[in-house]
Formats: sequence, structure tokens, C-alpha cells
Amino acid sequence: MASIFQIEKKCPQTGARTGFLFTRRGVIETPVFMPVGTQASVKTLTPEEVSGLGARIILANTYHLFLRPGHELIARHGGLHRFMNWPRSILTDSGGYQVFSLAKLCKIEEEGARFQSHLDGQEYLLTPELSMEIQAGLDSDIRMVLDTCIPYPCSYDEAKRLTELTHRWEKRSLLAWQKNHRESLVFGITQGGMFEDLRRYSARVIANFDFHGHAIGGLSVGEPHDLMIEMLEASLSELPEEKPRYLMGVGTPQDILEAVSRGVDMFDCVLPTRNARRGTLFTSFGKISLKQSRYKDDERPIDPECQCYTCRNYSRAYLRHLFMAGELLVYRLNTIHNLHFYLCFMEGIRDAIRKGRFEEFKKHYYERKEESEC
Ligand SMILES: O=c1nc[nH]c2cc3[nH]c(NCCN4CCCCC4)nc3cc12
Repeated sequence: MASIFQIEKKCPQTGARTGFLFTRRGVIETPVFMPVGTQASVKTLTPEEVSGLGARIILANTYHLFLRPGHELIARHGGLHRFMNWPRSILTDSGGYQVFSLAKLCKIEEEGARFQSHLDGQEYLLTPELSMEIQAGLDSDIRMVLDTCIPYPCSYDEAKRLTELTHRWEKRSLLAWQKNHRESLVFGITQGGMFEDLRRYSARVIANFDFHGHAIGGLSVGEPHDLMIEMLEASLSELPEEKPRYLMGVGTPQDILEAVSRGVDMFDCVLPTRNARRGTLFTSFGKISLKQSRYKDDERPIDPECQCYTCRNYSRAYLRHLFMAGELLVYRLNTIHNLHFYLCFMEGIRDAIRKGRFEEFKKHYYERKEESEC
């Protein structure tokens, strides 16, 4: 498989590295955070605003778009890029996790995941082949194999059974992709539950298929932070360094920093966008919530060190007023700020690695993280 990933600089003290990921719709600097655009929209922002914040790849969900408006409609309208006016790269998750976390009465069978739509209760069978067909209709640039996301907690035997089923689904996914999807990239997903031996086993099996990149799945599913890191390390230890590693659904700035230190290149998480709509804002000194009355009369920006449009033009008092009044503008202003924070955080990580100062960057982050709120 042609190399679609080029490592630029490695941190001598940790596993952190910068690199470039090449899709047919552009070059992506890594480590990268992918804003989540589940239903063909990064909620409350236009594609121009998302691009203007520096995003070069977003995530969309196969499960949601299959159920509504349907991948065939989107295909008739020229594919997802045309449909949502986003010309840059799109990664589509395959639906396994959403079926596990959203659908009703989900039954995992050898053939696929049988579930009832959370929208209207209609029954579907999502197979590896159908998942690839949907992602082809969406015409996404990076397509994820169909996997089962193993719940937490889960017994060893059940985790082993679901991991081996996932491996069979991934083989079928890859065969389906090889048949008529070669214009895109295809990533495998490791599982293994919270068992170190299964994590290593799954990573070895997935690494032996011929994927462009490897995702670490089944984490950030409610497990303690330390267990997530332990399972991440076990998975990474068996994945080839020369291919991109993608930690699915992660995460907080701290989780991202710890995962970058261990050699993860790609991230996605709803936190910046979802928290924005809940009035929770990320800052260089921790998080603040507009629900707190202390901001009622506070003329300062969310974060005095932030240069985003929101921080250059609006006060905490104004944003809190909008939030308490239910004014829709606040969802946009908060999302602009939180996505700017995450994308700037990633640029800071890349810059620090390139300058050989990643350890210093990490130390500075932890020093500031618990600063008393300003
Ligand atoms: O194992 C997975 N396979 C396919 N997609 C996934 C997506 C995932 N997303 C997460 N976690 C998302 C956690 N997120 C944190 C912020 C609040 C909402 C939930 N784990 C995942 C595992 C998988």
C-alpha cells in the first residue's frame, strides 16, 4: 500500500511525533484533532468557519447518515463533501460504536449488528459490507472498518469472543473496501476490552492486515483514566510506528497530551462542541461554566490569553447573559472558542515537538491546568 503517512520529527524523550497524513483532498498535519460533524454538520458552525479555525479534517457518522437522510440520497447529491460544502478531508466512523451506544435492542450476530433505529424503531442489519457501501455513498476519505465496541465492564471470555468477531468483521470490511473503494483510505480498529493480553493480541492481528492506519477502539467507554492509558500502551506496543495511530473518541486536553506522548497521531471528540452548547468553556487555566453567577458582571473575555473571535469581541458577562437567556448566538460563540482552543492546543503540541520542547510544553500544561481561575 502506498505510504500515505510521513513522520516529520520524533521527540527524543517520549513517543510523541509530528507527521503528515495525505488524503486525496489534502495534507493533514499530525497530531491532529478532528472536529465531530456527526450529521453532516459541525454543530452551529459553517464549513468556512470550521476551516477558518484551522481544521483540515472532520469526522462524520455512518450510522446517523444511513438512518437520515440516507447514503443513497447523499450519493445522488454528489457525496458528503458536496452535500455539506466541506471540500477538505472527512473520516467516517463505521457505525459499530453508535449501534452499541445509541440504537435500541442491538444484537451482535456473526453476520453483523442487528438493531432498531433510535429514530423510528425500524430494524436493520449493519454488516461490514453494508458499512463500506454506506461510506462509499458518502465518499469519505478515510473509512473505518465495522467493529464491535466492547462494553465496560465486560468478562474476559466475552471480550475475547467480541474481539475475535471484530477481527472477522474487519477482514470482511477490508475485502469489501478492496473491491471498490480504493479511492479512499481504510483504517483498522483494535479492540481487546480492558485485558492487556487481548489488547496485544488484537493489535497484532489488525497490524497484520493491510490497513493504511490503525485506530485504537473500545476506550473512553467509562473506564478509569489510568486503565485507558494502560490499555492504550498495550495496543500501541504491537502497532507499527510507521502507520498513523488514531485514538477514537478521545478526549480531554490531558488525555490527548498523554496519548500524544505515547505516539498517537489522530483524535476526535465531541467535548469541545458539546461542552460549548452546555456553557462549559476550555481555557489555558482550566474550564469555566457560564452557569456560575460569578461571571454575571465579569467584563473579561473567556480567556485573556485567547485570540479567537469570541475572546476578542465579547465578555464573560455578555456570554453568560446569552446563555441564561437561551440566545442561540452563544452556542456559536462558545463553539468558535472551544474549537479554536482545541485546534490551537494541537498546533502548540506540533510546534513543541518540532522544536524539541514537547516535555516542556507538557510540564507547562500541568502547571497551568490547576491554576486558580482568573
Ligand atoms: O471502539 C470504537 N469503534 C468505533 N468507534 C468508536 C468511537 C468511540 N468514541 C468513544 N468514546 C467517546 C467518549 N465521549 C467522551 C466525551 C463525551 C461523550 C462520549 N469510544 C469509542 C470507541 C469506538
